[in-house]
Amino acid sequence: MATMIEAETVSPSHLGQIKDNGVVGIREIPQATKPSLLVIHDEGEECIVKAFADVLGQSWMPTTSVEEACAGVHSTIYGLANTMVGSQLESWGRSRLLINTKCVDRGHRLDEGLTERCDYEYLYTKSPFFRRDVARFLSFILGQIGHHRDLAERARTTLISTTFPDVHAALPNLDILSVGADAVEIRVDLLEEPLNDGTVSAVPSLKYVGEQVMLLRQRTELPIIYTTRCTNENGRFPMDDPELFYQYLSRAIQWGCEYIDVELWLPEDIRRRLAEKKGNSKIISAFHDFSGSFKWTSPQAEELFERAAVYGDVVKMIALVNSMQENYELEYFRSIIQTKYPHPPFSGLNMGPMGQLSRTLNKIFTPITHPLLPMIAAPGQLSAAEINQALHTMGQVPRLDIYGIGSFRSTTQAMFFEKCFNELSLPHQFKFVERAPRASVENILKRPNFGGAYINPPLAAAAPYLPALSDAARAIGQVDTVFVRTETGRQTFIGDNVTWKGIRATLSRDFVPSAYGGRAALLLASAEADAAAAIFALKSLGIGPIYTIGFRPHGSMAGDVEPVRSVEDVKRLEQPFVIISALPAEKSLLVVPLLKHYRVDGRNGTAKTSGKVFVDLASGPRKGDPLAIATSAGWTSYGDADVSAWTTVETMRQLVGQNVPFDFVRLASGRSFF
Ligand SMILES: O=C1C[C@@](O)(C(=O)O)C[C@@H](O)[C@@H]1O
Repeated sequence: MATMIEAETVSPSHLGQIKDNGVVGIREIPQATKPSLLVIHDEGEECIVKAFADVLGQSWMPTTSVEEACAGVHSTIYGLANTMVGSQLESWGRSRLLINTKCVDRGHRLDEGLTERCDYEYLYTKSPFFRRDVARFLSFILGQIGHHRDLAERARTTLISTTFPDVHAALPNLDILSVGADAVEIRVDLLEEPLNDGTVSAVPSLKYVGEQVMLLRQRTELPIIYTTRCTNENGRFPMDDPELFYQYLSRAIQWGCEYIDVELWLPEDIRRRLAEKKGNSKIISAFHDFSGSFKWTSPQAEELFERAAVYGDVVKMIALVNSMQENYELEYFRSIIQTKYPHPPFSGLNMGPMGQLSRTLNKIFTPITHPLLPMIAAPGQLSAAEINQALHTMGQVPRLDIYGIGSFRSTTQAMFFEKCFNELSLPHQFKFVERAPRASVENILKRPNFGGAYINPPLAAAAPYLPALSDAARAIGQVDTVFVRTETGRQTFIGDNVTWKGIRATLSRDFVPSAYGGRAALLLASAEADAAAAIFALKSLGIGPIYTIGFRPHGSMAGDVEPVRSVEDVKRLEQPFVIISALPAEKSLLVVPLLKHYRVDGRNGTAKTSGKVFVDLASGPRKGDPLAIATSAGWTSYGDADVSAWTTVETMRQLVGQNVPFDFVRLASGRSFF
């Protein structure tokens, strides 16, 4: 079977994997095949089926019969109005993934029976419509993006526990709230659905919860943790009917929530049924003890872990404590558990002021709060800034100099890094260094507080002073980021390339990865070096032929591309699904004739094969605006500002291990950094 290559991020746990030649191994994942979907929609709402098909890069057809859809072409997306469903779903082969869709703009009515017979449910608004939310939902439920795998590789992860009674209140500040968070928790039990009599419901209805989850997901790229915390564990969900938990949690799976929090007190049968149904969602198996008498040293603690591990992809154990000693006991427990059970990851915390030390030492999904939240979700909770400060004081986060090494000074960029360091109370300093022609990078690496650098323009990957390279840096032949790992007291500099990740993230913002599978791409550049990261990004998406214009490929990727040499060649090309221009700004208008030739609605375009995505990597002043021209010719277009913002997100993760949301970067920068 064909495979897409997936370049791994190098993290501490990967150091052991660095091969003799200093290259980190690549993992291969199966090539995503075109999914087969049947989409149920409201009467007159075929547009959502079309949007799904477009995001998937597949064709679609309306139908009135489930049987017709099942007999139809596997990769055609079928749309069926909910008024036509009748009894058709009572016995059918389930040969397609069945998704119920609902527009909530003017209020909606629930058809519980229909939702339950579907695999997934997608709630949306048309004004505004969030195409990127469709892409995220589909990529996730189809298993084409893997937050959990990415998070499992990080040295530390956090979740922001939102405590709003109504998600609307969170939206204006969501970007700033989530700086430093790797996931966002929606406390469903704390939602307050207003009732007609002026009171709020004891348990918010599924209709209300669905809209709240939709709202949150529309505005954050972070994975969502969906929590129904019970009354015994500092929450508000009543415990008299465990089936209520099943109903709410299984619906969260259907809505495509990345994580569901399943409490360990729930009957085994419910936990098992949720595990069987979870699809790509992950289960956080959670246990809280508020008695104040829980003992980490007791045999019961390990038994609880073992029980939680049966269905948990993460085990979370939290106890209210009264003494410092209990933090030491927890750390002992943590080290035993981690040695004995490599899987699932363990998140262990102590609550209350005495437990705060454990909130700084825990490494998996540490819950954080933020001063802008209405209340803390649990006693003793700390913000990301407080945790970083404490870690610094304890010598766990030393003060480092993070460098921007380049041929021009960018004050915007320096300000952005400093802003993030301040927001997160990181002790680091950002330093910009002009790149001298000879050996300057090597000298910077030797400076005493060197903590990592991004380098623009990038270095040749062959630089002898970089003993280890990520597979991406080696394949692309360029290092744009150097990060430092310290293992058993020894420092290693690792040369990486993150630009390709910025390009890939841009390409997968409005389309699922499989939309690119087997399709043609056209890449323009004046030099091979300018195109290399884009080629790697396209290959990682399993793209078909990559046609190139403007340079002669010689390097390691020469075998992956097909140079176009003449106008005759252009005429013979397969219609490109994506065009990327890596031409310098002054030449960027050269792409315009191609954008027009392959325009979506022009004589070359048909609904099935038309070009879709245009990325212009040029930065700086230019004549004309290829992006505007592309957009008016029907292309989904992205500029350097988008790619740079995604690249900055990756750079921050790589250099300081912190997650900063894309929208925050875009907002803070306003323009390109790199
Ligand atoms: O389980 C947890 C941890 C928590 O209880 C805390 O102690 O920070 C906060 C809750 O929102 C979350 O679901």
